[in-house]
Amino acid sequence: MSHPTTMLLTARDIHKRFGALVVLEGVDFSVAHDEAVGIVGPNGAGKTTLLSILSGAQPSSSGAVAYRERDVTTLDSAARCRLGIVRTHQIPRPFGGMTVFENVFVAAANGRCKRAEAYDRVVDALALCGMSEVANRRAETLGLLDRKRLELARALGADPGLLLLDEIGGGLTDAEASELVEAIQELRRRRIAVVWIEHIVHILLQVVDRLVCMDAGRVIADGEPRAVMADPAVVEAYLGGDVHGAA
Ligand SMILES: Nc1ncnc2c1ncn2[C@@H]1O[C@H](COP(=O)(O)OP(=O)(O)OP(=O)(O)O)[C@@H](O)[C@H]1O
Repeated sequence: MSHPTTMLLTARDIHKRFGALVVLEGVDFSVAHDEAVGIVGPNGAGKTTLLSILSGAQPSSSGAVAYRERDVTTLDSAARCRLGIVRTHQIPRPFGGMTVFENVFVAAANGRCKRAEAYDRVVDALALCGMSEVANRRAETLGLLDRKRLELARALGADPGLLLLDEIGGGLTDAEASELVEAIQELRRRRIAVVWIEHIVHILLQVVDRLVCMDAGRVIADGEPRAVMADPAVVEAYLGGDVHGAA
C-alpha cells in the first residue's frame, strides 16, 4: 500500500471483534484499478468477514475503508453498492417467486439509471453469464451452477467498479467452475476490478494478478500468486489446518 492514491480501494488497519473473539487484527488490504486479487486462507481465517467489511455489510471495530479516494467507512452496503462496490455471497441468495430476469433487474434498477438503461444492463449481464436462455425461469428452480451464475449476473447488473466474489466456485465441478472463470475473465477485459475469495486455488490462479493469504485474522502473505502459494508461512497455515481443496 505504498501508493494509496493509485488504489481503487484501500482498507487500513482493520480490526473486527465479536465480543471477546478477535476475527481481524490490523488487516491492511488494497486493490488497484483494473486489478484482480485473490484471497485464500484456512477456514476461519477471516476472509468472509473482511469482504463484509469492504462491502459495508458489517462495520469494522476499527480501521478505515476508502474507495476512489473517498472515505466510505461509515457507509452501509446499499450506499457502497451505489458507488460501485458490489459483492456476491457464498450461498446464492436469489429472490424466490421472481424470474431470473426480474432478479437481475432488481439489482440493475437501483435508482442510478433510467429503466431502459437498466433493461439493457440486464440483457448484457445475462448474456455474459450464459443465462439468456433461462431468463424467464423462476430463480428457485435453478440448479447450483445457474444459481452461482445468477449471483454473478445480479452483481453485474448493479454496474460494479469493484466486484467482491465470495467462493463463487464452491460446490461446482471443475468444468462448471471453468465456465465461471470465462465470465470473470470477460469482466477483467471490461476493466472491472475483482476481489475473489476461493478455496479452489487452481481456478483462482487462472484469473488473479495478486494473491493475499490470511490466517487467524491477519494477512500472512501478499504478492505474485505462485510465490504466495510457495511461501513457507502459507504452506504451514494450510498444513497446520484444513487444506480444503487448496492443492
Ligand atoms: N457474526 C459472527 N459472530 C461471531 N463470530 C463470527 C461471526 N462471523 C464470523 N465469525 C467468526 O469469525 C471467524 C472468521 O470467520 P470468516 O467466515 O470470516 O472466516 P473465513 O476465512 O471466511 O472462513 P471460511 O473459509 O470457512 O469461509 C470464525 O471463527 C467465525 O466463527
